[in-house]
Amino acid sequence: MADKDTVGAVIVAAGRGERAGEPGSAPKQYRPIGGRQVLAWTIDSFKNHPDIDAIAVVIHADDHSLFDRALQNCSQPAVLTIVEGGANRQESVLKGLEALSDAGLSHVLIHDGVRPFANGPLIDRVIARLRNGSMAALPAIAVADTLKNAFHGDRVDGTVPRRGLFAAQTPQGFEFAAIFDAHQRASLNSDGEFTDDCSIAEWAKIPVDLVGGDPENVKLTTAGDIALADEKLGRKNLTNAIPDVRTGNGYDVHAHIAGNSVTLCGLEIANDQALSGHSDADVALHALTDALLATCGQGDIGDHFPPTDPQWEGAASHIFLEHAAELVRKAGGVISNVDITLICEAPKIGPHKAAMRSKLGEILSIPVERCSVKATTNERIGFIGRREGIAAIATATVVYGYDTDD
Ligand SMILES: Nc1ccn([C@@H]2O[C@H](COP(=O)(O)OP(=O)(O)OP(=O)(O)O)[C@@H](O)[C@H]2O)c(=O)n1
Ligand SMILES: C[C@](O)(CO)[C@H](O)COP(=O)(O)O
Repeated sequence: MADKDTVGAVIVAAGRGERAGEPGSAPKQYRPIGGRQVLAWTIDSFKNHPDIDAIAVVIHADDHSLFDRALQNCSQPAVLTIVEGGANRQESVLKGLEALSDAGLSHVLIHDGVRPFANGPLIDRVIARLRNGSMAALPAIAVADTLKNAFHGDRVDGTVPRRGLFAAQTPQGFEFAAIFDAHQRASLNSDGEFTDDCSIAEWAKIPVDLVGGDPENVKLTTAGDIALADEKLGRKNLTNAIPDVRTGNGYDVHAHIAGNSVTLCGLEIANDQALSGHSDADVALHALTDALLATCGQGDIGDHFPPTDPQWEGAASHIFLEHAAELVRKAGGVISNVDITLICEAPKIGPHKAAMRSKLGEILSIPVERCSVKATTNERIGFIGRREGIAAIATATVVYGYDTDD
């Protein structure tokens, strides 16, 4: 039995983002905008809303570690139900509704994980409409452009009268029992896929009422949309008139020992020697962790993860870098770029540079073009030249003065 007036949310984020696809990049809901993943912004909009009692996030089976990382960038811990999605949006929504079906909800909002700008007033309008008796509430914007048909390449076939046309947004709000039943029945109906939940409501003869959408509440569909969103968040959150740009540097060195691989920039690389030292001895990530900590006066890696503490023995060094990035974010910083120089006679770094840059982007949640990895030998001079160890120098530039939710 549904409790009177309890509202849940289903956030669907199980798509592959093919239209935004860039080689080697994460699906669009995990790409960084304004210093954290698209999905972290979206989840926060609902998590921070006082009227939302339960949230199910629908993710792709391959995305658990990307999701866990996005969750670390949400402003507060929250109880979320996580469920794996289906082959299309409609199937993913049904899985989200199933996951909330025992939560005793009277209403549910269904939202795209790739609409990170759904703000409190928009969510309020949808909930208010439901509380006023609507079975389904659709935020939408009247179409402003003149619309054309072109069914055969670039030749225009005609003009579509735009009177009465609206562009549908999410979150779309529903009586829980009504939309759950409609979705279950629609999943058995083989007449093609519905691209939004109000279409399913219409199909099930549930009356749908319009509420005002928000022009800012765009769906991120292409790589260009993601770049614009990143720029917009950057501008909006910068509170200081004079940019507070800080640079930090870091240096680390580890000695060689017998072995057959080294870990550098988070990648295990075959080599005729291994490295000894703190954690997995990833000199590159250690130097970069120090560089980031330096930008917010947070000491160095040893202050946060003492080498004497046995729990860090053999640990993967991305943990340290993620922690430093989180401290930067909490201090109101947005990482502008990072740069690492590896100094070693072997292994050859060139073939691994692209993968190393991608790995840094993934760990720090910043675009790959803001991550640089270079390498040099030591011309066979000194301890590095004699292949007694590998060193790394890192620089990080961070812009401070951004709003922080923490
Ligand atoms: N099988 C799917 C497909 C889509 N979605 C979600 O539905 C929302 C809107 O879909 P869309 O923008 O079309 O996302 P993608 O399907 O990822 O994009 P594309 O069609 O370009 O692959 C997104 O938050 C997406 O993650 C989902 O949960 N499960
Ligand atoms: C649900 C939706 O966001 C409403 O505008 C939209 O229909 C989903 O977009 P898709 O690209 O067709 O999946």
